[in-house]
Amino acid sequence: MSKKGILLVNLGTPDSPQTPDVRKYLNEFLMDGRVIDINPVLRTFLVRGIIAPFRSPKSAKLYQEIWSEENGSPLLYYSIIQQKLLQERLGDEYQVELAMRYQTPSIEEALVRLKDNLVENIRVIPMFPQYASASTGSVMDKVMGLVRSWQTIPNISFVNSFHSEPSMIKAFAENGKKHGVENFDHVLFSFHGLPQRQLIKCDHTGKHCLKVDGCCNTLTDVNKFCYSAQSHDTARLIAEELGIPKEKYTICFQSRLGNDPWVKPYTSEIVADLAKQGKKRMLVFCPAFVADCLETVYEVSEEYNEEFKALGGEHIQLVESLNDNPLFIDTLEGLAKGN
Ligand SMILES: C=CC1=C(C)c2cc3[nH]c(cc4nc(cc5[nH]c(cc1n2)c(C)c5CCC(=O)O)C(CCC(=O)O)=C4C)c(C)c3C=C
Ligand SMILES: [Fe+2]
Ligand SMILES: [Fe+2]
Repeated sequence: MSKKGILLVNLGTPDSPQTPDVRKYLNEFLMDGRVIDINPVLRTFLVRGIIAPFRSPKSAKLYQEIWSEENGSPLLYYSIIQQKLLQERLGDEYQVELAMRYQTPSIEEALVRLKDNLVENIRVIPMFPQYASASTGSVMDKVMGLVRSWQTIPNISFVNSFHSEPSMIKAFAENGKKHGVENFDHVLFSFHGLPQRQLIKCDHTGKHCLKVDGCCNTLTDVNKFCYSAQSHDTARLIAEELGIPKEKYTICFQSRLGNDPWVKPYTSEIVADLAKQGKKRMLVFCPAFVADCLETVYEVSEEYNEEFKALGGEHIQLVESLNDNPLFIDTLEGLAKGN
């Protein structure tokens, strides 16, 4: 009997932490019209002429900080573990493939492996809990672009988002509990940032996101596809699971690039404000990521920690990502089976 195909797709990482590979990665990533969603001529000028050449050597140094000699990039390392654990969980009835949206392992090769094995259907799981056009949308776009040239297009389905999956919420909460939430003055839920215009473009009513006060603080039918609203919902659910009162946590957005306004509040500003308020110890969840990566291991654990300490804080503790947490493999199993 033919197998069912599962394709896990995460964002991608450079092939090595050396400047030429980081430049190649940034060029592919940032030339994606869903990531830098501006006029293509301007995007080419900005990315190829300014961002990639100037950022690559700096980013390469950061990647060298998090790169393990044995395991390479944490993002790829944990993604491979997740693939193996899911394959074990699902058994022989399924073929689980892993790909990265940018660089390697490629989506194209993973799809060909599924095609060569004559899988019955393909379920694509973009590994981003909250939907954004720049992440989930881009994976969907790429997969559809590749299969459109096939003579036989299989039954193919996509997971759009899983921001409120109970087992994933429990997995984040379990990881947080290991640090003892009561040992911290404040908790941050720091999500990857997004240019504000991308939120506005995803607002099908054209009247809600960033137009109504507190537009995205609560998830409703009107904003159910909004990245910010889904992020708020994930944070609320983790906080409820851990019994963290509203006044003890803040939702914020990190990793801003460029000068355009991004979704607010910015994590860097919140970290500075809390330090000035006299908070000493902070626990930080990063629930936009299902595997540790540059944005968690370096940006939060190193960069924000240093900034916090320079302003009088004592310590920022990162809650490790879902990585190999069995509860998260439960989540993936449910998504794979379409529960
Ligand atoms: C316009 C720029 C960017 C948008 C929009 C964006 C959205 C976005 N990204 C992720 C997940 C990850 N991003 C990572 C790194 C990263 N992101 C950007 C820019 C945008 N991201 C850059 C330039 C980088 C590279 C790092 C750097 O040079 O500072 C990563 C980490 C990859 C790794 O190898 O560890 C992840 C994961 C999401 C989910 C998202 C939309 C919501
Ligand atoms: Fe990013
Ligand atoms: Fe919104």
